[in-house]
Amino acid sequence: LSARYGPVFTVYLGSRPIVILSGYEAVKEALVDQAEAFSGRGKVATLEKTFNQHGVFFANGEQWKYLRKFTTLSLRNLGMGKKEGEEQIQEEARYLVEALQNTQGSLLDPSLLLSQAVSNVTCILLFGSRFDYEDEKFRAVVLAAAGTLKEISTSWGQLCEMFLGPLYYLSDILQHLSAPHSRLTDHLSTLATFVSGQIQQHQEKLEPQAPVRDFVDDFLVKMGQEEKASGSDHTDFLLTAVNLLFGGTATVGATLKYAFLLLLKYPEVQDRIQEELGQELGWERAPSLVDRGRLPYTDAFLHEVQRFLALLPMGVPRALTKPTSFRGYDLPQGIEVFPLLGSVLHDPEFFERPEEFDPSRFLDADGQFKKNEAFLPFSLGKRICLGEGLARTELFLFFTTILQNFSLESPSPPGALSLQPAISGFANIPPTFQLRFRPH
Ligand code: HEM
Repeated sequence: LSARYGPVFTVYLGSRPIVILSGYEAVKEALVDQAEAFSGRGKVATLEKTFNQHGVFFANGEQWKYLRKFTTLSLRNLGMGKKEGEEQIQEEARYLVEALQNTQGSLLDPSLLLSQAVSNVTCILLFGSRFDYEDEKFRAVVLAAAGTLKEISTSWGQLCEMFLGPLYYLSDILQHLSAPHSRLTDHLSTLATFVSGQIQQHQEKLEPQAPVRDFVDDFLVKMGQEEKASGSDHTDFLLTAVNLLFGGTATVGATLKYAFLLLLKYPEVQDRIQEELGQELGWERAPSLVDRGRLPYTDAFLHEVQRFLALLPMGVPRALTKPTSFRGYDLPQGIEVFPLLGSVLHDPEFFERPEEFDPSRFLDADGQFKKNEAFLPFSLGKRICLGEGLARTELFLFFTTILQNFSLESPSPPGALSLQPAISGFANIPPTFQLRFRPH
């Protein structure tokens, strides 16, 4: 479409007019140069409609500003982006290694374990505790997060997004007949029930004078103090916590899984990463963030995984906060904007032969890591992913710790492995595959 209509064009998404931004230049110009105007959140209608009976799923305006500031500060105070946060991830990586050792080289689909490890990092921040991988309730929550991402990415989910109007509301009537709709409802209520339960348990044990242990404690204490001033209420916080749990589970889990698939597809890449890890770290000392600079190929590989996968190819929709003039268009307040992150991550002006998987595009002539400004899997501007730092730390530490402990083996030859997403819509969902984790 963008080849035909250029980097900015408007179309009807079912019944809604929307603006499409394609390629790095247009996305940057909107989200950075006109950051304030493009800082509203558009609808992820399937999520909103199914989950949130109270208002908006992602907040907007003053309410969003307050929640974003509160969340960022609270998570930072709890160790996100600091040494203690890093140590928590290292500890979780040890649990993951132990669980993989227990598989004794048998074939498995790694999706659940990887997402559980990633989710535990968020659970420690939100609820102050991790959960055992065997815990049935925790398994159900992690499967629900992955299931949500999957259901909103199916053709059915996309269709509902497009016809958020009469047709979509008709789905209320059809809901009992619609398996995908009830699956999505089930997943989201599993997430919300779990978070509500945690909030209730925290409420029962809350000691307002004691040091804050986690995000839920923090908001329960502040809620009493600031609720009236901010206009925020319990519902906002419930949604924020569910949002963080969902955002912090399915995304990093899917990216790690795809990284492993790429290693099976390209065994020579796995050899090179193992060699770099062996030389720079050895096999005993656990990796930490300061090692990233000494592991340029591994770093380049992880960037290329995120670029190649383009986990959220259409971005998460924005909405204009005021009437705006942009590249010759007079756009009304509230109109939705889709920054096509897939088109940025595959922009041929910034990535040569973008459809090829090639970690070396992130290396300079001396083999050192080379940045690329169009590497934007987390988007840009005021609404940039709140979990970017956490996600990148998790990807690096989980990935290197696993590779330090295991070689990955596929039961099928590399040629037989497909890299095509199983579902491609709101998210690119990696295909299912099996592998063995062989201890070194
Ligand atoms: C590979 C992992 C991840 C990717 C690719 C990703 C990507 C994104 C993208 C593209 C957005 C939309 C930004 C925009 O509107 O321009 C977003 C928003 C968001 N992400 Fe992430 N994300 C990841 C991991 C995480 C994690 C680990 C967390 C939290 C623990 C998180 C929390 C959020 C939140 C709260 C928002 C909404 C921000 C706002 O509206 O102010 N994400 N993410």
